[in-house]
Amino acid sequence: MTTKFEVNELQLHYGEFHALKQISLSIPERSVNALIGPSGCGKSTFLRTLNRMNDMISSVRVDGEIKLSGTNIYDTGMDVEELRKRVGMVFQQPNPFPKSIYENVAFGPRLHRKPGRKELDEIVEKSLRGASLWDEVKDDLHKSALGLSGGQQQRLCIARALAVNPEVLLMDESTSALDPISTLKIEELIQELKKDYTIVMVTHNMHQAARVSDYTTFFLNGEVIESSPTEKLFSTPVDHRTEQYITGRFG
Ligand SMILES: Nc1ncnc2c1ncn2[C@@H]1O[C@H](COP(=O)(O)OP(=O)(O)OP(=O)(O)O)[C@@H](O)[C@H]1O
Repeated sequence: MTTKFEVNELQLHYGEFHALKQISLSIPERSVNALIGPSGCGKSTFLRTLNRMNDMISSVRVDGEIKLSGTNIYDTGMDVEELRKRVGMVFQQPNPFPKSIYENVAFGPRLHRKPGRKELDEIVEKSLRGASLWDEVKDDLHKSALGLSGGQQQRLCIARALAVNPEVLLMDESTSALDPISTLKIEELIQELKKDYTIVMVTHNMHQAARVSDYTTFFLNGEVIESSPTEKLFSTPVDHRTEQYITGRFG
């Protein structure tokens, strides 16, 4: 089993507020990793440290290290734009650009390496297929993305992330704004995607974590309380706080 991310003694402060405390965690390649815990415990903050999205917040200070395939992404020489290409992100609300379906997917590859038309067509098709959306939109590629349903828009956002050939996909409650059928489609898609990508997802839904993830990490007050194979964490948690949380006694 190859490690994708190795997190060592990570700390994050928002000004004086200590949001992540001494996080050490290993995330295996080509696996689905769920981050669970009550509201405000630091799940999204942690997720955003994995592609340095928190850099955009001026009060943030990060200490410790996060190695991506062996390289510390917080080293001063790190090319953050390249990092965000390798570690893509899908948000809670589908956020396609107000452009055509084709243009949404073509946007990243055009920005990064300006492929020719034929290659771009191939990238768009491959990415839409990768996001299980091709069959539904192949005849409407030049129609507005905003005409798609919420679930289709979210799969389009996944296709847009895949188009720049990432290694990791970060998903921040990416199904919480969707209906149950669209959610199920994305959960099935995640099972396909993990054959090629490492997935780290924040979810409020413990059933979803249990259904789709290989590993689950439980956060509480900015700390990792427990991180284990999902089946183990839900059947025989080691820490009593994990047990209390997964049995619904708080949060
Ligand atoms: N930009 C910010 N500036 C200051 N504090 C912040 C900022 N973003 C988050 N926080 C604080 O950091 C803590 C962790 O927030 P975070 O959003 O990571 O938690 P979460 O577990 O993802 O919560 P939720 O499940 O509600 O989304 C919270 O106390 C939050 O108020």
